[in-house]
Amino acid sequence: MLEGLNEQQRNAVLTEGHVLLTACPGSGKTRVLAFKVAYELPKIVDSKKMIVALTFTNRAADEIKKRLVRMDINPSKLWAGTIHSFCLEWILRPYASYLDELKNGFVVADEYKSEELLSILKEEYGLEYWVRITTRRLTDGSFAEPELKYHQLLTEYDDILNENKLIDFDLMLYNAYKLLDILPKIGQTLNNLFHLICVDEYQDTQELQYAILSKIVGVPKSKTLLFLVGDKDQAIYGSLGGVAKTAEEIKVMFGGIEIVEKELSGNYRSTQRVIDYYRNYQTATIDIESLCEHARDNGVITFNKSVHKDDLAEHVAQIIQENIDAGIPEREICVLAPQWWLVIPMGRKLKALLPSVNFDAIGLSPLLKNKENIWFKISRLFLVLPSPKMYLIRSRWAIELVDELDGLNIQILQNVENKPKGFLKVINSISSEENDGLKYLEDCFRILFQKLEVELDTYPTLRLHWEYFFESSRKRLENPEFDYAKDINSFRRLFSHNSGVVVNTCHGIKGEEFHTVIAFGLLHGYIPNWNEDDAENASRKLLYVICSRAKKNLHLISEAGRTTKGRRPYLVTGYLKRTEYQYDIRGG
Ligand SMILES: Nc1ncnc2c1ncn2[C@@H]1O[C@H](COP(=O)(O)OP(=O)(O)OP(=O)(O)O)[C@@H](O)[C@H]1O
Repeated sequence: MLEGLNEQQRNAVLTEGHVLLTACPGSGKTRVLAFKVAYELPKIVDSKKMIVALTFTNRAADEIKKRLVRMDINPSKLWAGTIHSFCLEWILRPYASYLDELKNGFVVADEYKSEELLSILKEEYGLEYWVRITTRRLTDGSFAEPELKYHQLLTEYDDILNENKLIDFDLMLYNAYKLLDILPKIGQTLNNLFHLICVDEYQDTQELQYAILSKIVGVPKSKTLLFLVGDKDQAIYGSLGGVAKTAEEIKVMFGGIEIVEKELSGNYRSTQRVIDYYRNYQTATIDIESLCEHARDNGVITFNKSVHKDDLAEHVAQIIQENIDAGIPEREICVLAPQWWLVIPMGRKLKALLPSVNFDAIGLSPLLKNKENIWFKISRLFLVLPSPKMYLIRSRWAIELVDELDGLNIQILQNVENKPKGFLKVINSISSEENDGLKYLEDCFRILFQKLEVELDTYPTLRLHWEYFFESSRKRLENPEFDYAKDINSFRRLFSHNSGVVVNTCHGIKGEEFHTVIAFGLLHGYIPNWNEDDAENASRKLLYVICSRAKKNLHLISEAGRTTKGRRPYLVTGYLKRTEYQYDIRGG
C-alpha cells in the first residue's frame, strides 16, 4: 500500500504514536497524510470508530477523500473537513441543548455575512472600511482584538448576532470550546470515537483550535492519536491568530503527550526554476531540490506592473487562452488574488470574456454558498441532475443530509431501509414549473418536505436556515454589481462546473497545485493589509504560498491604476519589488 512514497514519507506514515511532520512546499505532506489515513483505516475494528482529517478548506477535504477512492480505500470511516465543520457536526449540533446561546436553534453566518455586518458597524462608528477588527475569541470568551477601543463595536456586533440567532466562525470555535470545557464528558466521548486526528496545514491553527483539540486528545487515558503536518514558512494566518506551535508546546498543552518530529525533503511539484524563484520569499534558508519529472523544464515566469486595472481582466483572459491553446487543461490553471472582493469581479469578467471556458470561481454562484446551511446542501441535489457521473457525489450528499436531519431529530422515511437512496429517489421525482431559480427551489423544497411528511414550521432551525438562505441569495441576485441570471437553467449551469479554471483567493487554494498560476492584486495595502502586524513578513509568506502552487508557469501582476480613497496609488508589494529576477517577457 505504501508504494508511491519515498523512504522519508513511508517512515512518517509508519511512525507510531503522535507525529508532527514539517516540510517544504510540494514535499508530499498532504500525500503522506492521505496515506496515513489509508494505512490506519483498515486497523479500525470497532465499527463505531472513526478517523478525522482536519483541512483548511472544504476543497482540501474533498481532495483527501478522492485520493483514498483512487487508492481503492473506502472512506466511509473517515470524516474530513474544516475545523469549523468539525465543531459544528461533532460538538455544536449534538450538544447544542447544553448551551443557552444555542439551544433554541442557530444559523452559521459565513465570512461574507460577518464582514458585511462589521462594515455596517464600522461605518456607524466612523471607522474606515479597511480598519481591521478581529472577531476572534480567547478561551475565556473575551475578544482577542488587542485594541480596546473596538470592543464596544464588537459587543454590538455580538448583540446583532445573538438577536438573529447567528453564530460566526469565531463563535463556532468558542462555543465548541466552551461545551468541551464545561462538559468534559464530550471530549472523553470523542476521544473514544476517534482513532486518529490528522491536521493538515497545522501552522495556521489558532490558539482556540489547539485548545479544542487538546480537550479531545489530552483527556486522561487518551487513545486518540494526533498527526500534524505543515510548514512554518507557509503560515499565512498569523494575523488571524494562526500559530505553528512546537512539539514541546503541544506536549504541554495536550496533557504531556509525546510527539515524534519528522521531516521531508525535496519537491515533487515544481520546476527547479519555480522553486529557485520562490526561495526569494523563504524565511529559513533551506535548499529545495525538484524531484519531479519536469524538474529541468523552463516554463514561464513573468511579472507585470504596467497593465492598468481596467485592462486587467482582458490581460488575464489572454494568458488563460494562451495556456488552453498550449494544451493545458482548464483545471490546471488558477487565477488568484489576496482578497475575495478582488476575486469575485474578476471571475465574472473572465466568464464573460471567455464564454466557452469552464470556471470554478468563488462568487459565481447566485446562491448563498454556505456549506453549513442545510438548504444550500439540499439545493445542490435539485440543481445537479442525476447522471452516472454524478451518482457517487450525489449519494454522498444524500448520506450527509440524512445524517444532518437525523441530528436535528427530523425522522424521515421511517420504513425505508436505505434512507439516503430513498431520499434521492424522492428528490429525483420532484420538479416545478417555475422558471425563476429561487422560486423553483422554494417550490421543490416545499414539495420535498410534504412528501417526507415533515412539517417545516415545527423545526425552528430549519426555518432559520431557510430565511437566511433565501434572504442572502435574494440579496446577491438583486445586487446590480453581480448581474446574475435568475432563471433555473442558469443556476444549474453554474453548479455543473465543478471543474474548470480556478479563480480564488490565495487563502482559498492552500495546499493545491496548478500548472499555471496567475496572481494579481500584488500591491502593498492588499498584500499585506495596511494595518497587519508584521506586515512585511506576512506579505513574504503569502508570496511564498502563491508562487509555490505553480508547477511550471507563474504570472505575477501588480496592476496599475488602483488608488486608495484618498487617491494614493497602490504600489507593488515590498518583497516583490525588491526581488531582483530576470523575468520572461510574455510571448517572447
Ligand atoms: N513520493 C512521491 N512520488 C511522486 N509524487 C509525489 C510523491 N510525493 C508527493 N508527490 C506529488 O507531489 C505533489 C505535492 O504533494 P503534496 O501536495 O502532498 O505536497 P505538500 O507538501 O502537502 O505541499 P504544500 O505544502 O505546498 O501544500 C503532489 O502532486 C503529489 O502527488
